[in-house]
Amino acid sequence: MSDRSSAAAPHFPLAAIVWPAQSGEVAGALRAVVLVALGTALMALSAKVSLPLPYVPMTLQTLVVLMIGAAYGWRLGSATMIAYLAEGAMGLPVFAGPVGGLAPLVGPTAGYLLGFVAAAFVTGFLAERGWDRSMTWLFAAMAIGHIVILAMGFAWLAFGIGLGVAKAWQVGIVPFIAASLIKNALGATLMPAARRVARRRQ
Ligand SMILES: O=C(O)CCCC[C@@H]1SC[C@@H]2NC(=O)N[C@@H]21
Repeated sequence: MSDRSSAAAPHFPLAAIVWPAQSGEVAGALRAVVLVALGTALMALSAKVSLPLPYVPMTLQTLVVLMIGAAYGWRLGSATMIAYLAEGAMGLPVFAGPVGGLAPLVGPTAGYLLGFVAAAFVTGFLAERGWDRSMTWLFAAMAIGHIVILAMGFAWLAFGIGLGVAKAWQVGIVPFIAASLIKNALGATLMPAARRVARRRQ
Protein backbone atom coordinates (compact mmCIF):
# COMPACT_ATOMS: atom_id res chain seq x y z
CA MET A 1 0.00 0.00 0.00
CA SER A 2 3.09 2.26 -0.03
CA ASP A 3 1.86 3.64 -3.31
CA ARG A 4 -1.32 4.80 -1.59
CA SER A 5 0.07 6.02 1.67
CA SER A 6 2.67 8.21 -0.04
CA ALA A 7 -0.18 10.40 -1.21
CA ALA A 8 -0.77 13.27 1.12
CA ALA A 9 -1.71 15.35 -1.92
CA PRO A 10 -5.32 15.26 -3.10
CA HIS A 11 -6.11 12.26 -5.25
CA PHE A 12 -8.23 12.63 -8.37
CA PRO A 13 -10.15 9.90 -10.18
CA LEU A 14 -9.33 9.27 -13.83
CA ALA A 15 -12.17 11.43 -15.20
CA ALA A 16 -10.85 14.43 -13.27
CA ILE A 17 -7.40 13.94 -14.81
CA VAL A 18 -8.69 13.54 -18.37
CA TRP A 19 -11.31 16.29 -18.01
CA PRO A 20 -10.70 18.40 -14.89
CA ALA A 21 -13.79 19.74 -13.11
CA GLN A 22 -14.66 23.24 -14.31
CA SER A 23 -15.08 26.19 -11.98
CA GLY A 24 -18.19 27.77 -13.58
CA GLU A 25 -21.60 26.31 -12.74
CA VAL A 26 -22.65 25.83 -16.38
CA ALA A 27 -19.34 24.28 -17.41
CA GLY A 28 -19.44 21.98 -14.36
CA ALA A 29 -23.01 20.90 -15.14
CA LEU A 30 -22.17 20.32 -18.81
CA ARG A 31 -19.19 18.16 -17.84
CA ALA A 32 -21.37 16.10 -15.50
CA VAL A 33 -24.12 15.68 -18.12
CA VAL A 34 -21.64 14.55 -20.79
CA LEU A 35 -19.90 12.08 -18.46
CA VAL A 36 -23.20 10.67 -17.19
CA ALA A 37 -24.51 10.30 -20.78
CA LEU A 38 -21.29 8.57 -21.82
CA GLY A 39 -21.48 6.27 -18.79
CA THR A 40 -25.11 5.29 -19.35
CA ALA A 41 -24.39 4.63 -23.06
CA LEU A 42 -21.52 2.31 -22.09
CA MET A 43 -23.81 0.58 -19.58
CA ALA A 44 -26.45 0.01 -22.26
CA LEU A 45 -23.85 -1.45 -24.62
CA SER A 46 -22.41 -3.68 -21.90
CA ALA A 47 -25.92 -4.97 -21.09
CA LYS A 48 -26.34 -6.13 -24.66
CA VAL A 49 -23.15 -8.23 -24.52
CA SER A 50 -25.28 -10.88 -22.94
CA LEU A 51 -25.29 -14.64 -22.60
CA PRO A 52 -28.77 -15.87 -21.60
CA LEU A 53 -28.83 -18.13 -18.53
CA PRO A 54 -31.75 -19.22 -16.31
CA TYR A 55 -33.17 -16.16 -14.47
CA VAL A 56 -30.01 -13.99 -14.79
CA PRO A 57 -27.93 -13.39 -17.94
CA MET A 58 -24.17 -13.13 -18.03
CA THR A 59 -23.27 -9.59 -19.18
CA LEU A 60 -20.41 -7.10 -19.17
CA GLN A 61 -22.33 -4.64 -16.97
CA THR A 62 -20.34 -5.20 -13.78
CA LEU A 63 -17.05 -4.45 -15.53
CA VAL A 64 -18.44 -1.13 -16.77
CA VAL A 65 -20.12 -0.26 -13.43
CA LEU A 66 -16.89 -0.77 -11.53
CA MET A 67 -14.73 1.02 -14.09
CA ILE A 68 -17.14 3.97 -14.06
CA GLY A 69 -17.07 4.03 -10.25
CA ALA A 70 -13.27 4.02 -10.27
CA ALA A 71 -12.98 6.55 -13.10
CA TYR A 72 -15.70 8.99 -12.00
CA GLY A 73 -15.51 8.74 -8.21
CA TRP A 74 -18.46 8.02 -5.93
CA ARG A 75 -20.63 11.06 -6.65
CA LEU A 76 -20.63 11.01 -10.43
CA GLY A 77 -20.30 7.21 -10.51
CA SER A 78 -23.43 6.58 -8.45
CA ALA A 79 -25.26 9.45 -10.22
CA THR A 80 -24.48 7.71 -13.53
CA MET A 81 -26.00 4.45 -12.29
CA ILE A 82 -29.11 6.26 -11.01
CA ALA A 83 -29.43 7.92 -14.44
CA TYR A 84 -29.02 4.47 -16.06
CA LEU A 85 -31.86 3.02 -13.97
CA ALA A 86 -33.98 6.10 -14.73
CA GLU A 87 -33.42 5.65 -18.48
CA GLY A 88 -34.54 2.04 -18.16
CA ALA A 89 -37.54 2.99 -16.00
CA MET A 90 -38.59 5.50 -18.68
CA GLY A 91 -38.79 2.65 -21.18
CA LEU A 92 -35.45 2.79 -22.97
CA PRO A 93 -34.16 -0.73 -23.71
CA VAL A 94 -30.91 -0.20 -21.81
CA PHE A 95 -31.02 -3.30 -19.61
CA ALA A 96 -29.99 -6.82 -20.52
CA GLY A 97 -33.52 -7.87 -21.46
CA PRO A 98 -35.21 -6.74 -24.68
CA VAL A 99 -37.44 -4.09 -23.06
CA GLY A 100 -37.14 -1.25 -20.59
CA GLY A 101 -39.88 0.06 -18.30
CA LEU A 102 -40.61 -0.72 -14.68
CA ALA A 103 -40.83 -4.52 -15.10
CA PRO A 104 -37.04 -5.15 -15.08
CA LEU A 105 -36.81 -3.05 -11.91
CA VAL A 106 -38.99 -5.53 -10.05
CA GLY A 107 -37.99 -8.63 -12.04
CA PRO A 108 -35.36 -11.28 -11.24
CA THR A 109 -32.39 -8.97 -11.95
CA ALA A 110 -33.68 -5.99 -9.93
CA GLY A 111 -31.27 -6.66 -7.06
CA TYR A 112 -28.26 -6.50 -9.35
CA LEU A 113 -29.56 -3.30 -10.98
CA LEU A 114 -29.84 -1.59 -7.59
CA GLY A 115 -26.50 -3.10 -6.67
CA PHE A 116 -24.93 -1.18 -9.56
CA VAL A 117 -25.65 2.10 -7.74
CA ALA A 118 -24.20 0.83 -4.45
CA ALA A 119 -21.15 -0.70 -6.16
CA ALA A 120 -20.32 2.46 -8.14
CA PHE A 121 -20.61 4.35 -4.84
CA VAL A 122 -18.29 1.99 -2.92
CA THR A 123 -15.71 1.51 -5.69
CA GLY A 124 -15.72 5.25 -6.43
CA PHE A 125 -15.29 6.05 -2.75
CA LEU A 126 -12.30 3.72 -2.47
CA ALA A 127 -10.80 4.96 -5.76
CA GLU A 128 -10.98 8.54 -4.51
CA ARG A 129 -8.93 7.40 -1.53
CA GLY A 130 -6.18 6.10 -3.79
CA TRP A 131 -7.21 2.48 -4.28
CA ASP A 132 -7.07 3.05 -8.05
CA ARG A 133 -3.33 3.68 -8.14
CA SER A 134 -2.19 0.08 -8.17
CA MET A 135 -3.59 -3.05 -9.73
CA THR A 136 -3.69 -4.88 -6.42
CA TRP A 137 -5.67 -2.25 -4.54
CA LEU A 138 -7.99 -1.61 -7.44
CA PHE A 139 -8.59 -5.36 -7.73
CA ALA A 140 -9.62 -5.29 -4.06
CA ALA A 141 -11.88 -2.24 -4.53
CA MET A 142 -13.56 -3.78 -7.57
CA ALA A 143 -13.91 -7.14 -5.80
CA ILE A 144 -15.79 -5.36 -3.01
CA GLY A 145 -17.99 -3.77 -5.70
CA HIS A 146 -18.63 -7.16 -7.28
CA ILE A 147 -19.54 -8.64 -3.89
CA VAL A 148 -22.02 -5.80 -3.30
CA ILE A 149 -23.70 -6.40 -6.68
CA LEU A 150 -23.83 -10.17 -6.30
CA ALA A 151 -25.04 -9.96 -2.69
CA MET A 152 -27.89 -7.59 -3.59
CA GLY A 153 -28.78 -9.70 -6.63
CA PHE A 154 -28.75 -12.85 -4.52
CA ALA A 155 -30.85 -11.32 -1.71
CA TRP A 156 -33.50 -10.16 -4.18
CA LEU A 157 -33.63 -13.53 -5.94
CA ALA A 158 -33.81 -15.42 -2.65
CA PHE A 159 -36.24 -13.24 -0.71
CA GLY A 160 -37.69 -10.65 -3.13
CA ILE A 161 -38.94 -13.03 -5.78
CA GLY A 162 -38.96 -15.97 -3.41
CA LEU A 163 -36.56 -18.44 -5.05
CA GLY A 164 -35.08 -19.35 -1.67
CA VAL A 165 -31.44 -19.37 -0.64
CA ALA A 166 -30.29 -22.57 -2.36
CA LYS A 167 -31.83 -21.81 -5.75
CA ALA A 168 -30.76 -18.15 -5.63
CA TRP A 169 -27.19 -19.26 -4.89
CA GLN A 170 -27.32 -21.75 -7.75
CA VAL A 171 -28.65 -19.32 -10.42
CA GLY A 172 -27.54 -15.96 -9.02
CA ILE A 173 -24.01 -16.47 -7.72
CA VAL A 174 -22.35 -19.69 -8.88
CA PRO A 175 -22.50 -19.00 -12.66
CA PHE A 176 -20.87 -15.59 -12.16
CA ILE A 177 -17.93 -16.25 -9.83
CA ALA A 178 -15.29 -17.09 -12.45
CA ALA A 179 -16.41 -14.37 -14.89
CA SER A 180 -16.47 -11.81 -12.06
CA LEU A 181 -12.85 -12.63 -11.22
CA ILE A 182 -11.88 -12.23 -14.88
CA LYS A 183 -13.76 -8.92 -15.21
CA ASN A 184 -12.21 -7.76 -11.96
CA ALA A 185 -8.70 -8.54 -13.22
CA LEU A 186 -9.42 -6.82 -16.55
CA GLY A 187 -10.72 -3.66 -14.88
CA ALA A 188 -7.89 -3.58 -12.36
CA THR A 189 -5.36 -3.87 -15.20
CA LEU A 190 -6.97 -1.33 -17.53
CA MET A 191 -7.63 1.46 -15.05
CA PRO A 192 -4.13 2.06 -13.64
CA ALA A 193 -2.78 1.80 -17.22
CA ALA A 194 -5.29 4.44 -18.33
CA ARG A 195 -4.24 6.65 -15.39
CA ARG A 196 -0.60 6.37 -16.41
CA VAL A 197 -1.43 7.30 -20.03
CA ALA A 198 -3.60 10.22 -18.90
CA ARG A 199 -0.89 11.47 -16.52
CA ARG A 200 1.74 11.33 -19.28
CA ARG A 201 -0.47 13.38 -21.60
CA GLN A 202 -1.08 16.09 -18.98
O1 LIG B 1 -31.31 -6.79 -16.25
C1 LIG B 1 -30.20 -6.29 -16.26
O2 LIG B 1 -29.83 -5.46 -17.10
C2 LIG B 1 -29.26 -6.68 -15.16
C3 LIG B 1 -28.56 -7.95 -15.42
C4 LIG B 1 -27.67 -8.30 -14.25
C5 LIG B 1 -26.69 -9.41 -14.53
C6 LIG B 1 -25.94 -9.79 -13.27
S1 LIG B 1 -24.81 -8.51 -12.78
C7 LIG B 1 -23.89 -9.60 -11.79
C8 LIG B 1 -23.86 -10.93 -12.50
N1 LIG B 1 -22.79 -10.97 -13.46
C9 LIG B 1 -23.23 -11.14 -14.70
O3 LIG B 1 -22.50 -11.24 -15.71
N2 LIG B 1 -24.56 -11.23 -14.70
C10 LIG B 1 -25.12 -11.05 -13.38
